Amino acid sequence: MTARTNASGLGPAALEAVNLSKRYGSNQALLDCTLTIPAGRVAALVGPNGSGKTTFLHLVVGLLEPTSGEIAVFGDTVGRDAQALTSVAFLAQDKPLYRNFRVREMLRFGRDLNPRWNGELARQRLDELEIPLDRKVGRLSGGQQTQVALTLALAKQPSLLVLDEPLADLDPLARHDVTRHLMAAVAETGLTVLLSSHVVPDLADTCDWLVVLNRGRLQVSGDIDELLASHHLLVGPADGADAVAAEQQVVTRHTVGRQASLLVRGSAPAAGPDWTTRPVELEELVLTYLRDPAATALQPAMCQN
Ligand SMILES: Nc1ncnc2c1ncn2[C@@H]1O[C@H](COP(=O)(O)OP(=O)(O)OP(=O)(O)O)[C@@H](O)[C@H]1O
Repeated sequence: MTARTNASGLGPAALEAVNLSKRYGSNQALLDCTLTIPAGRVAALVGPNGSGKTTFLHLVVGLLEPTSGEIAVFGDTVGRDAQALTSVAFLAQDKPLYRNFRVREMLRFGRDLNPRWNGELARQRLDELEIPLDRKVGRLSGGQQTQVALTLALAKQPSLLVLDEPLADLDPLARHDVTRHLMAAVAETGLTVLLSSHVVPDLADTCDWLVVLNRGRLQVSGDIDELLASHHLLVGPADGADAVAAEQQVVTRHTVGRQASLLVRGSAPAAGPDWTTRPVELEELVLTYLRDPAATALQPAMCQN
């Protein structure tokens, strides 16, 4: 695969998928996904249950082979170039911890399996988190277990960290702690993160890139600030909606009673005195796209729908 450079032009993108598809028997889990995630980003992968998120992540980390298409990590094609996965760490949905092992034993295990292992970093991180090394993993809280699993992943010193729903099953405080520590690690190391999550409100402060999958198709892939700046919600009388829609690039349109809401693309469009225009929040943007699987924020060349 010819690697696209990232925005700075200094190196290959962290992740590049081209026409990536995966079928399980007759079940098309992922179809023709083409996207690029620049290096140094914290990318959120969101989508409803069964939309193909885990399938996509497993393709990224080489646990699955694509039915067609390719995926490259820092320019190396997964499944073809041996070095493609040497700089990738993966935290699976069911955190890969042994409940009967003590935390110290998990660290030893990590050290023995990983040539780039940084034991000092792991111990320091667990010390800051006040997680005792002699405690059995099964005796830790859910949030602490996530922190241990995240510490093991970070100690591998990856360039790309892939996390499948790291925030699932955590209470709001634990979610906040996990994302805060993840952000600190990103700031310190500049690594690229790709994480799937259903907890969209938490992602606004954490992530700067958004990927939306819906029914196995890519709907959105882009810089979150740019996506928010280029979408607006127009609210006004339903009987004037056709005329407004004819002038705008409408993503989705909903009518409740006499009121119409149009999600449009473009910078602060003027729709007339009866209409209000307002920016959208990340969660609203995501939910609007998810409600309408045919809508897409992709450029025509990237859109395979
Ligand atoms: N091993 C498998 N065999 C057959 N079908 C599968 C397999 N794994 C996943 N699927 C199907 O592929 C589709 C995508 O599943 P996937 O787990 O990737 O979705 P997801 O977005 O991660 O879902 P969730 O949010 O519920 O974790 C679903 O229809 C699922 O039933």
